[in-house]
Amino acid sequence: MGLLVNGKWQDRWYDTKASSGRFQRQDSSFRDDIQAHSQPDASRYHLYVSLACPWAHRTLILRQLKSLQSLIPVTVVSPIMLEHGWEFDGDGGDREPLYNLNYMHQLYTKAKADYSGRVTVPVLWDRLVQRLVNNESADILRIFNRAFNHQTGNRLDFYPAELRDSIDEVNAWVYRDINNGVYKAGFATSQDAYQEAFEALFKALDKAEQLLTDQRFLTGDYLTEADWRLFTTLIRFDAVYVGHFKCNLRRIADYPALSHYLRSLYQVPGIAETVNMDHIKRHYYISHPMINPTQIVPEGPAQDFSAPHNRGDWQLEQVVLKSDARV
Ligand SMILES: N[C@@H](CCC(=O)N[C@@H](CS)C(=O)NCC(=O)O)C(=O)O
Repeated sequence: MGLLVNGKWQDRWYDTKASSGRFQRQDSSFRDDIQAHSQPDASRYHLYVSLACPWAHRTLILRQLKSLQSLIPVTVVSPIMLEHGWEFDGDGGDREPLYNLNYMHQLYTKAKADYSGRVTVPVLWDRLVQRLVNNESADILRIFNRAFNHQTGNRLDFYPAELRDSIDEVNAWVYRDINNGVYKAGFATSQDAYQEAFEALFKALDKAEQLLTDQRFLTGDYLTEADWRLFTTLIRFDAVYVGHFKCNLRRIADYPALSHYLRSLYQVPGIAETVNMDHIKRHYYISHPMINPTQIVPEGPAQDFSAPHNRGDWQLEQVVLKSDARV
């Protein structure tokens, strides 16, 4: 684990000294947009992900649900991230196909030779002009949701205008207390910081449980990006966050609504292929020797996300709003 300083790689763990043991996530640095394209431009854009990473996972899900598989090729980094940061080719990761790179930090310095900051996934890359378009998953979701509709004909809208206020409202607390909350608990280096994150996390999970007891999706009757953003944390929770990040008040399996909801989303066609428990478990348990010095990967828990759920028998097209013809 490390970062780039003026374009030079340095192997360094997160510094929590200045924040009383609290993990503080850095803002993403590349935040460009892609304008709606009317001309087919197959494989101009390339997506780099880790199958272990919940933020990258969101973008893979939207790529799948927005029919972008052939338009936007994907490269998977190796699950194990140690002194060189994210690497290609090895331990189940792909070879880097565009420039034959060994490490993800080389792609960042290709984009900006004197880049300083963390080297994170996901990355959306423009191979035509060799530009790092965006490395913020929340933005990439919105780009995928909209920018290629003309080419794919897929008008499913996961951020529909009429639900934006409630999606934004849900995203704010789900991000703060759940998606990032598990990291704040897991990377805390003081008891107070851990406890603060732990309490907020389970309060937010209780809130999600209550909402999903009363309604099918987080914002009501329609499935939106808010649900997929929660999904990627829920699917990792019992296998990784309960043990490795000490988020152990309850498991998702102990929450009736959340666990059935999780299975209902997992069973949407195309989603199970985006979930790779082997990469997920090996990444967390091996890549953070400061938390798990033996790097032993636990065998359990036994989980079956394909088991029946009680959330109704719906098809994706029935529960996702469509954008209008103008895109
Ligand atoms: N805000 C970013 C966060 C991405 C992120 O932190 N990814 C993690 C993997 S789960 C990473 O690459 N970490 C490497 C590091 O922090 O050095 C997003 O949502 O895209």
